[in-house]
Amino acid sequence: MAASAERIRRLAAHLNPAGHAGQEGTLLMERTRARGASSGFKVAVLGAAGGIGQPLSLLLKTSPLVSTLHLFDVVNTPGVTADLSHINSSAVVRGFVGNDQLPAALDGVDLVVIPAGVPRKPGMTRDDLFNINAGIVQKLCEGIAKHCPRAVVNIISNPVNSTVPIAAEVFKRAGTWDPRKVLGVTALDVVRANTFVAEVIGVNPEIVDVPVVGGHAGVTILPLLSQVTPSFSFSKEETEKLTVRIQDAGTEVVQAKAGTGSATLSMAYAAAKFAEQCLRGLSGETGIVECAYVSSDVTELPFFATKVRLGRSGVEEIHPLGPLNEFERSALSKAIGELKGSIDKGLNFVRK
Ligand SMILES: NC(=O)c1ccc[n+]([C@@H]2O[C@H](COP(=O)([O-])OP(=O)(O)OC[C@H]3O[C@@H](n4cnc5c(N)ncnc54)[C@H](O)[C@@H]3O)[C@@H](O)[C@H]2O)c1
Ligand SMILES: O=C(O)C[C@H](O)C(=O)O
Repeated sequence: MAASAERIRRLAAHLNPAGHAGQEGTLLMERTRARGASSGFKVAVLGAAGGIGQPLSLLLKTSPLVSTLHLFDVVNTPGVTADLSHINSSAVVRGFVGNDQLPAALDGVDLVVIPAGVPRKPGMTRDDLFNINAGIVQKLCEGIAKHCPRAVVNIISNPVNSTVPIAAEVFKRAGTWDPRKVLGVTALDVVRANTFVAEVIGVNPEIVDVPVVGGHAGVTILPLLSQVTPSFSFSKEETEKLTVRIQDAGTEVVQAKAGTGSATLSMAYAAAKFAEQCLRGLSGETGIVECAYVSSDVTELPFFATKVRLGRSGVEEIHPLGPLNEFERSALSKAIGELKGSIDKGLNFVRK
C-alpha cells in the first residue's frame, strides 16, 4: 500500500503542470482515479481550446457520464487541461496539442465532439466558413476513421449542412461509414426555439419542446411550431416572427459580438446536453429522442435534421416529420432547395 502510494507520488512528480504524463503515469493515474469514479465513457473534444471548446469541456468534465475527457486542439490545450483537471469531478482530463497528438487523443474514444474551426464575423454566412472549415473537418474525420472508427461523432463546425456530408464521405472512403454514428449538432436551434416560444406562450422554457427540422443555416432551420409541446395555437404573425427569429438567432449573436465570434456559451450548453443524450443512448437508456442533422430518407435529400431516437449504436430510429401546416410545407420546400446545394458542396469537396 505504502509502496504504491510512493510510486504514485514519484510518477506525479514527473507530470508537467498541463497534466501531461508519460504513458505509465497516465494509466496509473486513470486507474487510481477510476476507483473513486463512476463508470463512464471516454469523450474527445476536438477544438477544445476555442470559444465553444472551453465551456463545453467544462460541462463535460462535470458530467457523471464521462470518465475520461480528451482535449485536443492545435493550440493551448495544456493550459485548458491544467485548469479543468483541478475540478473535483471524477472525469480524468488529458490534453493533446498539435496534429501529431491526434491519434493519441482519439485512441479508444466512444464519442468525439467537433467544435474545431473558424466562427463567423458580421456580414458573413455560415457557408463563407466552408473554405477553411471543410478541410479541418475532413482531416479530423480521417483521424477518427483511423483511430476510433466506431465512435459516435457530433459535428458542431459550420457550415453543418456541408460538414456532415464531408464527414460521411470521408468515412465512406475509409470503409468505416456507419450512418448511425454521425450527427450534425442542431441542438442550439432547439434550445433557442424553446426559449423564444416560452416567451410568447408565457411558460417556463424548460417545459417547452419545439421540433426543429431541416438543417442549420437560415431558411434551412425549420421550427415546427404546429407541433410544440405544450400545445399552443400561434397566430400567422406569431408563427412568421418566431420562425424568422429562430432562423436568424445565430446572426443575432454574431452581430452582438461585433466581430469577436459567434455563439459559444449557449452552444456549449446545447452541445453538452446533446452529447450527454448520446452517451445515455450508448449506455442503453431507452426513450432518448433529440433533433439532429443525420443521414436520412425522410425527404429526397441524403441528410436532413429531424427528431431521432438515440441508442446503443447511435441513431437507432429517424422520426418522420409528422403533420405539417401550409406555412411549414412551404418553408420545407425552401429549406430543401437550399440544403441540396450545401450537401452537394460538401460531398464534392471530398470527391474532388
Ligand atoms: N452547430 C452550431 O449550432 C454552432 C454554433 C456555434 C458555432 N458553431 C461553429 O463552431 C465552430 C467553432 O466556433 P468557436 O466559436 O469555438 O471558434 P473559435 O475560433 O473560438 O475556436 C475554434 C477552435 O478550433 C481550433 N482549431 C482550428 N483548427 C483545428 C484543427 N485542425 N484541429 C483542432 N482544432 C482546431 C482553434 O485552434 C480554436 O481553438 C465554428 O465553425 C462555428 O461556426 C456551430
Ligand atoms: O451563427 C453562427 O455562425 C454560429 C452558429 O451556427 C449559431 O447558430 O449560433
